[in-house]
Amino acid sequence: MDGGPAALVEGYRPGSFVLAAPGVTVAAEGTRAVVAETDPDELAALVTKQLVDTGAPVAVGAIPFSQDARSHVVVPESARRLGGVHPYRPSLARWAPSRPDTTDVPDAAGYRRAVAAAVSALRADDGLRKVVLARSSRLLFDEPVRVAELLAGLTATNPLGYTFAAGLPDGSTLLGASPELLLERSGSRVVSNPLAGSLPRGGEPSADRANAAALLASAKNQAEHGVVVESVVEVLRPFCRNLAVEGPSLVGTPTMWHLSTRVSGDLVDRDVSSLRLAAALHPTPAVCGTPTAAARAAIAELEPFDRGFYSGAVGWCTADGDGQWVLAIRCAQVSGREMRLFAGAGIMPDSDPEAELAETQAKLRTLLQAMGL
Ligand SMILES: C=C(O[C@H]1C=CC=C(C(=O)O)[C@@H]1O)C(=O)O
Repeated sequence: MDGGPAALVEGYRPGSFVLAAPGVTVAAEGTRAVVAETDPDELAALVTKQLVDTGAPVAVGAIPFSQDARSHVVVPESARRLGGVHPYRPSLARWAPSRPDTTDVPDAAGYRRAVAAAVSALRADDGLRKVVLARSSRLLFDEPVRVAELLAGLTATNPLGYTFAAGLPDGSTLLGASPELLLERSGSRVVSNPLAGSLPRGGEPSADRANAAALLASAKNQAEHGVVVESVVEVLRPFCRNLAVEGPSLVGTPTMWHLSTRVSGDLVDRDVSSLRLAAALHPTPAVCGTPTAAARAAIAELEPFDRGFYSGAVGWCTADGDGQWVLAIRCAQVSGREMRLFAGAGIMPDSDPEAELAETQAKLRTLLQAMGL
């Protein structure tokens, strides 16, 4: 292992932070200050103040899904920013644990029921247009999870993804390989890359191509995608002097096909930080639904667990406001021998509970495959 970006991934220690994106890898250790806030504007303002006061180059951390839960954004003691990690050949052996005890919350039948209830609410025409319903899977291993090895495996198998690990306030680690860029700011340039509308990859090349074509042709998935793009454009427009919307096109992860649109523009005011923009966008309908308040209420009613930092955002921000924030999806929360995996799917009025269950199962495979399970 050299001292390059691969070393930042493979040298990960629980409690610290790393985000390895296609073009840049940021890692940070130690804690000078923590900003634990619920209000999005306060959060961004406090983080900028902390960065200016301490002279630290970057703040790193995570925003939870719930608007009532506090952020965990850390001004670290030390940080490094290097180029992209790919092409990446891990020098750590893959962690290949023996099969864990698994408990799904909700179980398959419970998830189908929740989707059916969401479909009824969406068809009732009381304003709800889309809701994202998630499920979680608790794995208990017979040894502590080897976080650095798992991270290396995730990075190797997701060359186009954003691999991350972030220490959380309770001592656990949130780690994953997100395909979705919430917001990146570099100078006055901002980019968001909403994904929504998905089908699992097919095993055989012909089945795989058929799934890709079916996704592009699917009115349900195009509508599900359109709702997200609409919301991202609406939030970014007041901040930008121009906005370009390119898509939808297809992107593939090792387990999923997604519809993808790139939204980019130039800021009117360069004092608006990447964290302020990310917090304004959060939660997009890719993780919550639309309208936001009604979707949050449906999630609270239909999901039998607390999302915590899953479906929030993970990223970093510099004192001058540049930074990168990705959706905390295709991820798990790890503590000792326990891992809680999460996956959600966008539910529309014409959703089929069985297909949404299969979609969440394919999304869970991002982590399961990295462990050889
Ligand atoms: C909520 C998740 O994915 C979102 C991101 C991309 C595609 C999605 C979909 O097609 O449903 C979801 O909106 C997740 O992976 O847990």
